[in-house]
Amino acid sequence: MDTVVRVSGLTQGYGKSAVISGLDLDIGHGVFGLLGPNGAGKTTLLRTFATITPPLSGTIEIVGQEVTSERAARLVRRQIGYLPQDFGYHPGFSVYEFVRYCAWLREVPSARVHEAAVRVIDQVGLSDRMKAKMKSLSGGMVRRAGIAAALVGSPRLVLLDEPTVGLDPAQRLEFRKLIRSLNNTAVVLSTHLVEDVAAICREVAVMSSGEFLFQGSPRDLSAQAPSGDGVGDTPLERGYMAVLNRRTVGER
Ligand SMILES: Nc1ncnc2c1ncn2[C@@H]1O[C@H](COP(=O)(O)OP(=O)(O)OP(=O)(O)O)[C@@H](O)[C@H]1O
Repeated sequence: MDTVVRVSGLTQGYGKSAVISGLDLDIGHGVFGLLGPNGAGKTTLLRTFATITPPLSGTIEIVGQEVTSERAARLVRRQIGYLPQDFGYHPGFSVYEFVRYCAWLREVPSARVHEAAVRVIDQVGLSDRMKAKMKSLSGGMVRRAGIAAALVGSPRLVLLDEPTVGLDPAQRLEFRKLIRSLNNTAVVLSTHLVEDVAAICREVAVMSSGEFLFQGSPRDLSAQAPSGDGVGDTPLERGYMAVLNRRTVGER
């Protein structure tokens, strides 16, 4: 496997309280899904991968570079596209200016910026709104502009925190197609939507209270619900709920 993210003994949290303790994980090309209830630690982990919050302890390597300092973090950030759950933008920017600005932040070479911005705006279906102000867009369109900003310049690692929230069904299908089309890229996707995982993830982890309760293929997760019974409407939902419930029962 071509490892894009490697964490060893990662402990992360806020102040002195740890949310994630001693996590070891390798992520390669393809889509890695993070499923888990509210407060499981998905955003905390994505922010750590994005090199925004240095680990409390342990090591993190992105595209072969260990992130040991702010200088090292700045270098690897060129290879990272990050779409936070709530992302900020200047409301007066057009879609094009917003995506271009994000490309500039990521130090995409200036000769490539225009072409790269136009391409990703087209890929998220916003070509006809390229000159529209961000403040004039619907919620789903803002989210699509955010996805474009995360993908501009073809980063090796793409981190998407609940990217399909607010997208209509047709746009969700388009999103999946776009993510599937990325080559030589590791995508880490945090979501509550089990269908997105079933459709696009090569591997999935179920997180709860900062711990990985399961890691494997979507098919293996479906197999966690014995003989198709249990809570949930699809095999994957039943597998996911079985993993979470096992934990809850174990805690009693
Ligand atoms: N800035 C912060 N300061 C202190 N605690 C925080 C902070 N951000 C998150 N936490 C705590 O860390 C834990 C993990 O939160 P996190 O946002 O990573 O979960 P999540 O899985 O992304 O949840 P959601 O699905 O609701 O987005 C929670 O207990 C949360 O209360």
